[in-house]
Amino acid sequence: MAILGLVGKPNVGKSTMFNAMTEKIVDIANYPFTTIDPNIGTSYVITDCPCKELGVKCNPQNSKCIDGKRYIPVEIIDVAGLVPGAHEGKGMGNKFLDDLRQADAFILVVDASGKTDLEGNPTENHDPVEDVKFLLNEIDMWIYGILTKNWDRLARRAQQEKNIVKVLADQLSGLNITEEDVRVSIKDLDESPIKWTDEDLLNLSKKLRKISKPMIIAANKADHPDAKENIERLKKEFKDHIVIPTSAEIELALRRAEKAGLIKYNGNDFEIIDEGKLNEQQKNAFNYIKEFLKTYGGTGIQECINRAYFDLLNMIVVYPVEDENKFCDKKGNVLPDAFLVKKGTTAKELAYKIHTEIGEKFIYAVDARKKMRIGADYELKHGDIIKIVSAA
Ligand SMILES: Nc1nc2c(ncn2[C@@H]2O[C@H](COP(=O)(O)OP(=O)(O)OP(=O)(O)O)[C@@H](O)[C@H]2O)c(=O)[nH]1
Repeated sequence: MAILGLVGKPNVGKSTMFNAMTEKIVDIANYPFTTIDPNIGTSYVITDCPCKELGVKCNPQNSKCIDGKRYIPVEIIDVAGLVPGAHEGKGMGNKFLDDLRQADAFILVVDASGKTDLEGNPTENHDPVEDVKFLLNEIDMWIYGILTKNWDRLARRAQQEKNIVKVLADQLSGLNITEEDVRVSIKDLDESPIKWTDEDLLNLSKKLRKISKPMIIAANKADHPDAKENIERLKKEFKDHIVIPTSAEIELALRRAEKAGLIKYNGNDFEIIDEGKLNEQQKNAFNYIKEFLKTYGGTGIQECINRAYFDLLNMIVVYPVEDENKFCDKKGNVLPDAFLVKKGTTAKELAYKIHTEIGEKFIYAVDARKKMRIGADYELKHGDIIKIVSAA
């Protein structure tokens, strides 16, 4: 399962965002490095559950359905704070890079209020565009460092073995970089790696980062009055990235208020359950939050998760069933499982994901909505309900 990493310099609100996403309590304090160990937690990708459209009552097993929305669990990792020079081991550099290895996609959290400097200390008018540039550079330098270790020998070997892609992918395998990533990234370079210049290698590191470490930029603290201008600047500067204004603090407040039974929160807006139970301070806070939600259409937190899986990682949701008429498993659970899979996954590959033996003995599949037989190579579509017929 693809893991989502939260990265950024100290004090931008990663822990708050992590808590908002997972509702797990970790230290939240206004000083750098309250996050010492990476925190791994569970959050949810949310999508429309087919139960509504089909008019059935579902019994989810691997996920949850709330008011016709399917909540599919995903793993989130809160990566330790990052400071400039991390690739050289500064701050908690090596730990940061180790944690980074584990994630498949990233939410790069910046402080859009401009109130923290590059090291995470309080300041005024800091430009978050610099933070994004520095983080991307840290990752580029990290990849470059590993790529160019014993470079001369490596380049000669790649040339002799006439298998540049494999040799480079082996060198980079610890970074979750695949042969396909390497193949795409080197296609404009000279055939002999011994001719590659230092600049070529640096550009190659950048390309590899773009392909293998996709990122969304979360312009956090969007609720701050100084954030608006910085958000616009981030959007303008990083046109090829998804930039989402977020307020981790408001999301956390809303989720906690819902837990406490004060409000009903639907992800974009909320309703106060009993106005009479609120004190003046709470009423003011809710008014302030209402205004924010009106301006931005939401806190951006769920949008970050959903877009990371659907847009960055190109995933879709499919529902395997065993009875194509009742949309249920053997035990009668309707729409029991929701699987996040890569776009382009075939019916047979899905069978393998359910169980190796089911994949090996795959015969055909059925599109349960259309009651139509489909072959092994059928490419699954978002929302498909699929029965696998196998000799297993
Ligand atoms: N206004 C506003 N403040 C926020 C928001 N998110 C976090 N903060 C505040 O920013 C400060 C730092 O938040 P943390 O979540 O501890 O930051 P961090 O990035 O995890 O920091 P380290 O653990 O040091 O790496 C805290 O005072 C939070 O209350 C937000 O969306 N809006």
